Amino acid sequence: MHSQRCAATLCSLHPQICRCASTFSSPNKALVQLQQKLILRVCVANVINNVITVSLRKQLASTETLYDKPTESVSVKAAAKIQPFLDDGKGKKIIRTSSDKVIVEDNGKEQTFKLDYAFGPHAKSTDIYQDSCDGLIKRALLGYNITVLVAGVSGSGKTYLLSGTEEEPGLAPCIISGLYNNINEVRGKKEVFVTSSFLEVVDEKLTDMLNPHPNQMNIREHPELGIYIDGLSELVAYSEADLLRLYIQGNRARKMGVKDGHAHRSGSTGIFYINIEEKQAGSNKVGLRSTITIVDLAGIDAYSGAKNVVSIISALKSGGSLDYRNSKVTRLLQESLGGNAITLMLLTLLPAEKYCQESLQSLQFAQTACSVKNKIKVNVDETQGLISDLREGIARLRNKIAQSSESNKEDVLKLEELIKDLQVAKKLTWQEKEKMARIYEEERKTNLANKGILDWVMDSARRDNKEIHEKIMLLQREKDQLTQEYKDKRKEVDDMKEELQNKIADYSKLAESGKANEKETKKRVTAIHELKEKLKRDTEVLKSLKKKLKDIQDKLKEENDAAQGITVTKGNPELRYKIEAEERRRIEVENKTLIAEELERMKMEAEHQKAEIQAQEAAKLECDLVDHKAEKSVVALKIQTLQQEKEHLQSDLDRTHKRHKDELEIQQLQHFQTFRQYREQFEQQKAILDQRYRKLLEDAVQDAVFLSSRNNLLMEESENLQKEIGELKDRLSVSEGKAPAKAK
Ligand SMILES: Nc1ncnc2c1ncn2[C@@H]1O[C@H](COP(=O)(O)OP(=O)(O)OP(=O)(O)O)[C@@H](O)[C@H]1O
Repeated sequence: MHSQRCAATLCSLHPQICRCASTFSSPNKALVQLQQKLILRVCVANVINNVITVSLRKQLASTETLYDKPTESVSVKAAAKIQPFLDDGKGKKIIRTSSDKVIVEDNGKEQTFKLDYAFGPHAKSTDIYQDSCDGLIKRALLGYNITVLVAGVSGSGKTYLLSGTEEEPGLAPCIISGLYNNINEVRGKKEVFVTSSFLEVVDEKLTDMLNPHPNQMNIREHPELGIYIDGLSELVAYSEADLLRLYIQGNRARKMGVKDGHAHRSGSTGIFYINIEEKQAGSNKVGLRSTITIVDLAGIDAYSGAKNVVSIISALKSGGSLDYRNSKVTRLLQESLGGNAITLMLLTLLPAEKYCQESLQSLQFAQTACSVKNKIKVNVDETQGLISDLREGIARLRNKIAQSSESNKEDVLKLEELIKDLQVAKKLTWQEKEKMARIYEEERKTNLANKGILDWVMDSARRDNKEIHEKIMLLQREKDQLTQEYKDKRKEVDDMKEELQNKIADYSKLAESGKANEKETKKRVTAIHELKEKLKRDTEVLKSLKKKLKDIQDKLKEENDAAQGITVTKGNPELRYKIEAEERRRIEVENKTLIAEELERMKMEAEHQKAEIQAQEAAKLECDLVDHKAEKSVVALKIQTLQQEKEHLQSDLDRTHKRHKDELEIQQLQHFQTFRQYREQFEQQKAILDQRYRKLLEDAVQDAVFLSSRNNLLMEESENLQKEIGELKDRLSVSEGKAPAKAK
């Protein structure tokens, strides 16, 4: 049916071929084969090489009359992984799981979401893989496309869930390992060929994470093969270790932000493709092909592309209009959402209360996704069969031409076309893909080295100071980014200065010509002022960028010093010597680069400052001139008004001054009189007091004299009394019969 549809489409373009094909009355194998060849020829003749390859695959896949399996409708599966709760004291844990349910406690009310799987905070990647992915990976080897789409808000741990850590690898390494376990089971019976690509989408731009080339990549679509990316490198993985290495390296490149020097951001979607082709061992005919697509979706809160994914899912549920072309991400996920893929959506959830609303929205999104139906089918790969047919056809034609005595132009042309077809078809062979992959491998080294991240991505840098090395790389990226921003801004400022000078020069000319009217003058002066203000602001931005750049250079230097410190203290003497020598060489190269950079920077700085001074002086003078001319009349009028005001104020001031002076004199007179009165009163009081004092003194002297004589009298009296007491005691002793001497 597919082949008939394709043939019909092509017939409208190529009636000759159509006529030819229609001579066969019933669809038998011969017809199918002929149609294959005719269709292939049309493709080769009509589309550019790259597209031909894919178109050809489509045509090949479309001839499924003999091998086709019916399409099957399957629902998208949804799972949730609750992240570990980090108790920051700001809120409690509100999400828990119960078998395949996620329960959210929202303001004391519980809301339950039933999904296909629910994993708690302690679930290991291996368990998640076993429960939700292993079955899917098995089906990938049966020719079904599989998508594992990790979604959630920014920072909810999507990348962590997929990548994990060195000690505990994430879900993607588990998928890779699971895939190879399954491949190993069929080894001997089947031959399997695995290739891989890694794509990043940021701000609607695509970047090849395995081979960050600068060439444009385009998303294309074929009615049979679906969506493919023209220009994306496909590298061959010969083993589990190879595939894992490609995943890790792509992730490293993504972390480093190969696109534009920005380190990994929330708006980034990473897509890791694993393409599998397999055939019966020894068979050169039909095989199966499938793709496992692992998506680390941008935060569904942060990025319009991811928001568009939400809209597509809602539209798929409600039957609304589907516009996958709204964004690159939705376009790339077209097969996974509503197309030919078995899809598992894995939601990452932060269990803390503060993310309650985001969690509820994400869970509603996942439940909506569960109702999306995909139409899956076994994907057949017939490249080898077609190549044999083409070879047979070529051999037959060659024989015919060789045996024929006259030259048959038509046969020669046919032969040429078949040879071209064969060349195109061969590009789809494993050998040809391996050849291309070797070219990509070489290219990628150059491209990664050009980005300055070859050692880091390939992990060929020394491992002893890996952490510092990673920091240095990130700082270097940031520095490059800032340098670019600084250069761009400086160019903007320079252009602005030039524009300002031109504007001033134009205005001066106009003013000198005397043709400028008031309206025109005002308009131009306003424009000049606005530009001047903008220039001022941008110059400030430029300064702050310069400061940031300086800070980052300092940090970089610190980290470089730290890295050197670590290097020289570790290892045995011989190794240390080697490391030191290597380090010295590296430092020499770096120093050379630094000096060159610094020289260039200083040169640019000097030129910039020179231009700035010149521009400032010229601009200042000319602006002043414009200002003066434009404001002259206003200022003259203002001066006149001010003069009048000054005169009024002066006379007011004189009057006020005179009044104050008079008032002051009166007040002084009044104060003087008051003072005289006080003084007279004081004199009187003083005389009274003197008199009273003298009288008191006289009384005191008299009292003293009297008391003194009185004292003398009392003393005499006391002596007499003592004598009398003595005599009385003597007499008392005598009368008691005691000797007066004894009594004494
Ligand atoms: N289960 C976990 N255990 C420990 N740390 C984790 C876990 N999940 C995430 N993290 C850490 O949380 C941070 C954010 O994780 P990650 O970058 O994976 O989030 P993301 O959802 O991919 O973010 P973005 O939307 O910005 O890409 C990282 O520092 C990561 O190491």
